[in-house]
Amino acid sequence: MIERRQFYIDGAWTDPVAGTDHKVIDPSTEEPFAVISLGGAADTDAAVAAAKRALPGWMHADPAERIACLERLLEVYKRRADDIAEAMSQEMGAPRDLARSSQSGAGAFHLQEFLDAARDFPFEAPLRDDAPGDRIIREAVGVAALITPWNWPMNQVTLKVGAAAVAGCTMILKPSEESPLSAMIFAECMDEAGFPKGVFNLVNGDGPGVGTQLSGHPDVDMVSFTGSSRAGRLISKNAADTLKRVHLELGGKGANLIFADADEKAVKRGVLHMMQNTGQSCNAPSRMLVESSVYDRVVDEAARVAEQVKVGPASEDGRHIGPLVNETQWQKVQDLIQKGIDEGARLVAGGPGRPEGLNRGFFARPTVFADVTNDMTIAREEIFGPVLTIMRFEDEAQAVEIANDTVYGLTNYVQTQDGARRNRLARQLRSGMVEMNGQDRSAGSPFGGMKQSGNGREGGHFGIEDFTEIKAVSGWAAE
Ligand SMILES: NC(=O)c1ccc[n+]([C@@H]2O[C@H](COP(=O)([O-])OP(=O)(O)OC[C@H]3O[C@@H](n4cnc5c(N)ncnc54)[C@H](O)[C@@H]3O)[C@@H](O)[C@H]2O)c1
Repeated sequence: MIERRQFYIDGAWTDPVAGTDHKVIDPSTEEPFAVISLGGAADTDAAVAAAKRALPGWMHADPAERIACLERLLEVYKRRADDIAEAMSQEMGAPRDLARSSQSGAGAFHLQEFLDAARDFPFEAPLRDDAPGDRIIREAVGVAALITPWNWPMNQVTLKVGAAAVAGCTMILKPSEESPLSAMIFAECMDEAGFPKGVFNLVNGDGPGVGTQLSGHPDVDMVSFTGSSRAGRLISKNAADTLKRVHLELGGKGANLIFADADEKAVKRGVLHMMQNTGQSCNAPSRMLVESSVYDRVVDEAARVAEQVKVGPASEDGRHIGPLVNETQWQKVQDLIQKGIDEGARLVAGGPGRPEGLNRGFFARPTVFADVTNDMTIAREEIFGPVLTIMRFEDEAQAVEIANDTVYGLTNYVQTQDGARRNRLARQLRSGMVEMNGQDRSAGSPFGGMKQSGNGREGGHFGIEDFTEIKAVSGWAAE
């Protein structure tokens, strides 16, 4: 059993003051494999106080100094990437290959993105060439609480820590209690990279404890949160008394519009994207909307592809999908699959229960429902499991109407060879991101949502900007 009860506060690993033990469970085996401590108010206060003390020095440091720390962090992170991948694989169930490639790779990718953006970030610039006395200063928001989920642990941690550090914020990271071990290795990387003490602090805890203490804390200037819309609402309410800035990255229910002229790989790509990370991605293309003339063919193909998706333990090499993160999530996915059946959707692949041969571990069957209508529960709720819903549309206008008829607005997807139609749809779909024909967004492209998917943007220049305040100055003297 791994024992890691300490927190990282003020540049040192520190025993909890008010901690309670929490077992971390391997979702592939259902066995506990580590014990951490969930902190209490005294631990939160100590971390916030350290961040507050470190703030003046860090926010007013030459940006080059902050960039140099981030460069060292990237070096150390790359060296420790395999340790981080192993930890993620065991704590949240990403199969080793996925953990080593996309999951831990995302961390290095984002840190590099911030380094690239930081080098020409306009920390100070004239308002206009003809107004040299007007200066715009982008300075750190202040002490930032960073609250992250378990589904892409390092992706989320680096998106927040990298941006906050470049902007000049000091911070308290509270990783998910489901995935604390990878975050603690990340804290070791921060330590080795030589950030000044107090700039980065880590306190483990749960939502009702450390999470709530941070969002209501008078000395925290900003909460940057990634997680469920449910917790996002609670955080916003709790933060209201201190009017701190609340930066939210929440859930999604992405539509993937498949037109009759979609490329031949579009359906397979859509199904596999949905199943990746066992469907536990906020930007999963979970509603496949299909043009009527190709509907039957697409349903057959989607079912065939889903049936070929292998499921197995995270500790095995290979391109299979792993378990769901925990029992609660497994039960929620089972309930929603049953609800899909009860509400009249047509099950064409998978279904309730565990895949054959896997009697232990939170494994679910890759599932596809056809003939779904947008009023069904499985079309409205974020399932966060390997469950694809397929719906039919008659024309472009109806496709847009169905896609936008959701409280979420994170990522939508479009598959068509018609460029003019793609551009029209990119304008009409109400989401923070629209990805078309399987083309990845490039480095530096902002990640974030609209509506109940949140209000923040992460990654590159836009991500740094979200951790800054804009200060307008007049009477600036020429230097
Ligand atoms: N938009 C994005 O960028 C993005 C990315 C990844 C995941 N997500 C979303 O995250 C969710 C899955 O993650 P999860 O189950 O860990 O979410 P969650 O909301 O249960 O927990 C996320 C984090 O918030 C903490 N938390 C929970 N309640 C809190 C409260 N009341 N106050 C303060 N902190 C609280 C948790 O301890 C954890 O650290 C999904 O809805 C998914 O769509 C969004």
